[in-house]
Amino acid sequence: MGGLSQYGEMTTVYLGRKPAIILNTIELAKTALVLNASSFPGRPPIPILIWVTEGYGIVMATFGHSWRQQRRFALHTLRNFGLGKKSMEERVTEECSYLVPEMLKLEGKPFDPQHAIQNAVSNIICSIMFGDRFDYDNKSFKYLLEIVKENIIQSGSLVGQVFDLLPIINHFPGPHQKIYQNAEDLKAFIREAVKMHRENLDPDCQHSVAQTVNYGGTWLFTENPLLHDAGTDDIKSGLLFITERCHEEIVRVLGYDRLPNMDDRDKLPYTNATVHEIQRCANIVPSGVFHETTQPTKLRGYDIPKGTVIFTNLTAILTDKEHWKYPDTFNPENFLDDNGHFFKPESFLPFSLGPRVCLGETLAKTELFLFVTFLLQRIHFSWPPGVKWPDMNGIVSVVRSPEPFNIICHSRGSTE
Ligand code: HEM
Repeated sequence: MGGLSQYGEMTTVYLGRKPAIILNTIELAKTALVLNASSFPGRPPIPILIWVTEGYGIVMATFGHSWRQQRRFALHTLRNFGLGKKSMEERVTEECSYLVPEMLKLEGKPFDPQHAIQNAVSNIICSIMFGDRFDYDNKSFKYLLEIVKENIIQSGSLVGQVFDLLPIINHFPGPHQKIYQNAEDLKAFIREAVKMHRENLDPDCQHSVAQTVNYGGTWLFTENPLLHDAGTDDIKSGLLFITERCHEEIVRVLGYDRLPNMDDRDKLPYTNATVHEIQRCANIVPSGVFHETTQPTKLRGYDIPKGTVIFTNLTAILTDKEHWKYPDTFNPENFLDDNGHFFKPESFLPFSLGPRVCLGETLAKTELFLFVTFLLQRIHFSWPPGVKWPDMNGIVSVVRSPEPFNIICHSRGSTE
């Protein structure tokens, strides 16, 4: 996808017989998604997603009244339950206090940290939705995280593409039935969790969206696997590119015992730059989430008909040679000025732009900064000796996730 930018700032590709337009630069993405916002906020219908979600959800919802209502409700509810505020930070901080000992359970031995990290990240969204977290050894939650991951990978794979061409196969056996069954299992789990909260409602407690469901009678969080999905694989993928280059700065500013908080970002410019560089290189939504034009429009003088599919080429934007000091290597200096102060280049666009900008941006930023800082403060990470470096291209589907890999953790303390 990144290579398409060699054809200019705007490229046309054919999806079957249908043309789709790729936006390869930040300038063009802004022109389309912000300056021309009313023409570009649609989503093309994706048959496999419509089948498994029954049309509910936000991410792939057609632009219109239902999407607007759901998005407004979700933002409002997340904000009231702490998105971007202290209580959200407290939830993340609390989860870090479980994650660090979990990572150190197998101290000195190689292990794959992906389950622990996925569980930790998912727990934040669960604590907002249900008021509860799940232990890392909870078997049914582990199963749930596995099927969420499987569905994200499968629906962007050949299985999803064949289904999109021939939706009639929903009546026949095949690998697509597993995607459907996984989605049903996830919905059943969420319904059951909400039912339990209805039964055990504590009217004094204001800290769970599930309880809002009781008071407000809305169905959004009970029936919305996509919102649930969005909070898990995305951030987990970003986290797994952690290095330990910031430990020294963190300990110099905070010591080993003071818990990091979001206000520390200004005092930890190198760590903050590293967290942003992790996100730039992880590039977990490489082609953005596709848009569709909702009316005939013009872009750079070209006529674009209603119903044209639009890709924001985030890979090209996040590695644009005109905008990045070190486009092709992992280097936190991309986010540091000559005086070592943090700055954010305009082309840092992992969450996209415009009316469909990522709804979880603030939550994601809070989790990324706090998880990374906590772990690097307390744990020394190393690769098992003699083991091949994993393929950093990862597994590419709608989102990009890391290949399975092992690391070794050692506790760091004031005795170092
Ligand atoms: C590092 C983490 C994340 C990244 C890089 C990311 C990135 C993105 C991107 C690129 C889009 C597409 C925007 C567009 O259509 O132009 C998106 C949409 C979305 N994201 Fe995220 N996201 C992350 C985390 C989250 C989290 C934690 C949540 C949930 C709380 C979330 C919820 C959503 C939703 C609901 C949409 C669809 C918005 C709409 O269509 O109106 N995301 N995200």
